[in-house]
Amino acid sequence: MPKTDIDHIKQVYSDADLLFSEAEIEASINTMAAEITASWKDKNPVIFSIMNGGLVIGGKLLTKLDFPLEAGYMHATRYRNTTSGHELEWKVPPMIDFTGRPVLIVDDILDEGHTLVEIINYCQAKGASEVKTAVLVDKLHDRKATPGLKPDFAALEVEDRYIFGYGMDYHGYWRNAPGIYAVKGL
Ligand SMILES: O=P(O)(O)OC[C@H]1O[C@H](OP(=O)(O)OP(=O)(O)O)[C@H](O)[C@@H]1O
Ligand SMILES: Nc1nc2[nH]cnc2c(=O)[nH]1
Repeated sequence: MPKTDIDHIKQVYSDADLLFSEAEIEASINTMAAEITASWKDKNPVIFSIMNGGLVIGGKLLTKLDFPLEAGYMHATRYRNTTSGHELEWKVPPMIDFTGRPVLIVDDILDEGHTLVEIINYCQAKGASEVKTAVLVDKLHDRKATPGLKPDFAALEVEDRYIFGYGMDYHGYWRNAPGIYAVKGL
């Protein structure tokens, strides 16, 4: 698809199926934030959002975590604004030293999980004392990077379709969509 085909981009949004409304998503983020707070409030963690998809959930989650933490980001991509994954490409490594500290990785989606597995391995190799994951959505299917792979915290579970909104893109667009939508036919 040419990047400038804005009519196609608009059509995908108007044809898409709404899976979760803004109100449903916000309630689920509140619940996940309470779960994270209950087990992480005394850990002095570093919390990294994974760009670009983790931009929205990272921001939404952070202000609900009312305890001492440091927040930063790293940028890695596997899909590169397409709808199928490739090998992970690192764009920006983490800038906060987390040696000996607990790390919470925040991302929009655990789909096959290759992205999060690689980031977990990276953080462990760089000396994090523990690494856990929190995602907005866990996609349900049996193609996980390792059988039974699950995030430590997930706000929502989603069916096996290509989704966008709340940070997740369709060809780079609609990360700003105020709901979680499934692309018609995908
Ligand atoms: O579980 P996986 O199958 O590895 O897929 C999940 C990853 O895919 C998306 O990132 P993407 O590579 O599309 O980059 P983006 O964050 O810039 O959208 C998403 O943000 C996750 O990081
Ligand atoms: N936007 C988006 N990114 C993904 N990365 C892995 N799976 C998905 C998905 O369903 N939607």
